[in-house]
Amino acid sequence: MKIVNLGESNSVLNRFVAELRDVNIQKDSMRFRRNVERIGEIMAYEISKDFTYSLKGIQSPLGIAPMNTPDDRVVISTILRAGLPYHQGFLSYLDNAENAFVSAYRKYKDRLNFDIHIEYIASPRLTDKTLIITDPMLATGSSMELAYEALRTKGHPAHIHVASIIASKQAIEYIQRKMPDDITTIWVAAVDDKLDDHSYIVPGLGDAGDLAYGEKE
Ligand SMILES: O=P(O)(O)OC[C@H]1O[C@H](OP(=O)(O)OP(=O)(O)O)[C@H](O)[C@@H]1O
Ligand SMILES: O=c1cc[nH]c(=O)[nH]1
Ligand SMILES: [Mg+2]
Repeated sequence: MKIVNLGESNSVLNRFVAELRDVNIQKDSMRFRRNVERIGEIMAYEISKDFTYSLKGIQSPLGIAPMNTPDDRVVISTILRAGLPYHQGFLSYLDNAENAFVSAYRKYKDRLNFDIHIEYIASPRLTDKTLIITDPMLATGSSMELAYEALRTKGHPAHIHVASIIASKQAIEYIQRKMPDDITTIWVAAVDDKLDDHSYIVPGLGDAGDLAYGEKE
């Protein structure tokens, strides 16, 4: 499985990720959402380099311009809630993509243990399409795996891009075991070493959904 860590090379992307993590900046929820969105825009651009292109003749007012443009039929899929601004960033660049939404939340059995519940899915047919599953955080990897299982009921994509901002090492290993090796690529902006007792990424950034949209009851 191909894994691309865009944070390994220096770019302004790293400043956006640093601002998401920074306790003195992340509480500005509008800036937090916009930084997630901007990272989505950058990742959409990077992932688009892996699409299939063909030469077309584009009629301009003065002649025909030969242009290589992408042929992939893209579906951008997002896991609620924290995925929403990320999704919007992808959609800014992949503006004619179809869209899918899956809900996933942690239902706690006690203070430390939880199951992930998927209760909502809205998706077009996925067969032979390029599926991008976006979620800013990959902690245990379970939400991504279960979202993928739910999306699989909508057909078999030709290629799957798992796009995340911060992933734990554990989650990357988990996704490598659980998702089809030959057609999946994982894209991240940072990989962190650890999870805490509550399965939050350390150092991570905290709770992405709460930082973007406020705390839940
Ligand atoms: O890899 P995992 O261990 O499954 O954790 C990652 C999930 O946690 C976050 O969502 P959360 O459940 O906090 O929901 P929210 O976006 O509504 O806050 C995040 O957006 C992922 O979906
Ligand atoms: O570190 C984590 C883990 C789950 N959800 C988050 O938003 N952050
Ligand atoms: Mg959350």
